[in-house]
Amino acid sequence: MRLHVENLACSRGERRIFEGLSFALDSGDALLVLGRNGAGKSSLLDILAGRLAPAGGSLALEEAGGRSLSECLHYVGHRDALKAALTAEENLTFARDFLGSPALAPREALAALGLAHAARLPVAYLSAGQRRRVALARLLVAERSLWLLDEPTAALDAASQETLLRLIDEHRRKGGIVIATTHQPLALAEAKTIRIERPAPDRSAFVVADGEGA
Ligand SMILES: Nc1ncnc2c1ncn2[C@@H]1O[C@H](COP(=O)(O)OP(=O)(O)OP(=O)(O)O)[C@@H](O)[C@H]1O
Repeated sequence: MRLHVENLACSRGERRIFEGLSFALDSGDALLVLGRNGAGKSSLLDILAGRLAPAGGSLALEEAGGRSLSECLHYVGHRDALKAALTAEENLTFARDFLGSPALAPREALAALGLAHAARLPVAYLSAGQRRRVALARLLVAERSLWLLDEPTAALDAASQETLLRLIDEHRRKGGIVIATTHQPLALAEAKTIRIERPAPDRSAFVVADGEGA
């Protein structure tokens, strides 16, 4: 599988947020998207997830067995998008049924995130970090190759961050691709990085720098 992004541009309302953004990712790759508040990191994920139309450029998923980009991705936004009145397990059952391609059972996914004990609690009763872990457990209930993660470590304690890093490593080893926005250092092995930056006053173009490592 290969995700190819070419010369992508993003506008919000009348405002150009970024442009000229290009990268390519193959099976097993991870990309960290860096940039200050408001740079457009979440907007980039929104475009990749099909939630926002690009203002220019192209994105294509190749060698994906005929499946479209939207059929291949998991999106975990910085809002947890859980139903507060449902239990953790019910939220995951809903996600699995909605997404298709079932993988782990909801209880197994919760156990993988250290939340077996919370399966029958309404999500409204959970702490911020626990809700985050339920949202991340969605990654495990449906088999999807491209994980789009917006600030995935927000509200996670050190142990949960370790768990997430291990799950990401396992996903990549199986050929998955991960794109994560982050303000925190995220110790992903051999991750590529891009930084979305506003142009300096003496430059007319938006700058997108890329390189290796977090
Ligand atoms: N629905 C919207 N309508 C108009 N402008 C928006 C909308 N959503 C985001 N923006 C603007 O787009 C810009 C980029 O926002 P985005 O959320 O992508 O930034 P970010 O890099 O993810 O920021 P942060 O690090 O704070 O999460 C911001 O200036 C924001 O105000």
